[in-house]
Amino acid sequence: MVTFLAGGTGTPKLLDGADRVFDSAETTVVANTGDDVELGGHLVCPDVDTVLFNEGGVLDTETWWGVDGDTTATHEELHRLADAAGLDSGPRYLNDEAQTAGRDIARWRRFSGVAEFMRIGDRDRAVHVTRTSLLDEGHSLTEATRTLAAAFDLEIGLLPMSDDPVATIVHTSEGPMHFQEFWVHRRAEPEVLDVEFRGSETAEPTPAVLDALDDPVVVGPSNPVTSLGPMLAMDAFADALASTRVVAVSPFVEDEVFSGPAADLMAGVGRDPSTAGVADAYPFADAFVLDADDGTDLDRPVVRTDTEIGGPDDAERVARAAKRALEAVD
Ligand SMILES: C[C@H](OP(=O)(O)OP(=O)(O)OC[C@H]1O[C@@H](n2cnc3c(=O)[nH]c(N)nc32)[C@H](O)[C@@H]1O)C(=O)O
Ligand SMILES: O=c1nc2n(C[C@H](O)[C@H](O)[C@H](O)CO)c3cc(O)ccc3cc-2c(=O)[nH]1
Ligand SMILES: [Mg+2]
Repeated sequence: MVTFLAGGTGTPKLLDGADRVFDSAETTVVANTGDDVELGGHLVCPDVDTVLFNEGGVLDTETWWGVDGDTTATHEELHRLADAAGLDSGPRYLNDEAQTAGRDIARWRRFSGVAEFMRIGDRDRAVHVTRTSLLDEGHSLTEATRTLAAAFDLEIGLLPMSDDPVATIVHTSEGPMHFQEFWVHRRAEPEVLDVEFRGSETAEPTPAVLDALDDPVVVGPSNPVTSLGPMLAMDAFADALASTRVVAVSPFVEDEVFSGPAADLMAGVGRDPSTAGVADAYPFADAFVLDADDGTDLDRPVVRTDTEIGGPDDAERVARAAKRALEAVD
């Protein structure tokens, strides 16, 4: 049995070849939900869905989000209506207490669907409608995810990190904003001052997640701040990691990222934007997989390989390195 912790890019890439190394039926993936937003009344779970679509064989692997070849008729019509009506586009928060009555979805991640600021494909939207409807019917996010996983014929187990809402808020020189506003709408341009996981003080990992964390854990290459941060902000999650076998694959080669805003976010929370900073952020990790070109000296066992993942063969190589690292700390 093995458990992978996932954001929306690095671990899904690794999973592409991990099935050649670890039995899919014995693999669980715990996905971050700090990126989640409610958009036009529908709950969008980007990291859960990237794993869902990738494992279901429908992911757009150019972007690493959304369904390959999806149409965007509804999204375009939402923008046409907003333009025709002279309504402002861009993120429109629904964070007034009065607008949050009803479904228990936290108010700081609620956005209007007027001229929605994230491009939602039509097939992708069907997943959000199904998920939100199941929540409305009284099911938990874990149950809704299980139902969707069955619909996409997933062989692995897929779990959201929590059934409770946690919202990643980036505090910037231009004020606080939800991670999706920072990343999608502002293209990570505002200077990062701090990152907060709103709701994490009361959120709990689910029993299914805590069970999964009893097994050896692979932290795939992930953004330590915005993908692992929401998980680690839940005390019970961090405690569980501290008492299980954990191997982490660095998303850096020394101080270079492969993609995305991890370096700026690390610096913004006062961490070194490098593999050394990742190791400091992961005191629970028993061993690391680093790139062959990464000379960082760590105080824990290291397995080195080429960690660039461009397809299933690369993913298999990195997964084998993670397995070797797990065996080294057995
Ligand atoms: C915006 C994006 O969020 P998300 O997609 O959720 O990010 P992840 O938590 O998945 O982490 C991105 C992280 O992964 C690193 N990465 C990407 N490709 C590779 C690879 O082929 N090998 C490897 N070792 N790491 C990889 C990348 O450097 C990023 O830091 C986000 O935060 O980027
Ligand atoms: O850069 C973008 N990323 C989009 N993403 C990706 C997302 O913003 C982030 O990359 C993840 O949250 C990081 O894990 C989407 C993800 C979804 O699940 C659904 C819709 C979107 C839409 C966008 C988008 O319009 N632009
Ligand atoms: Mg993410």
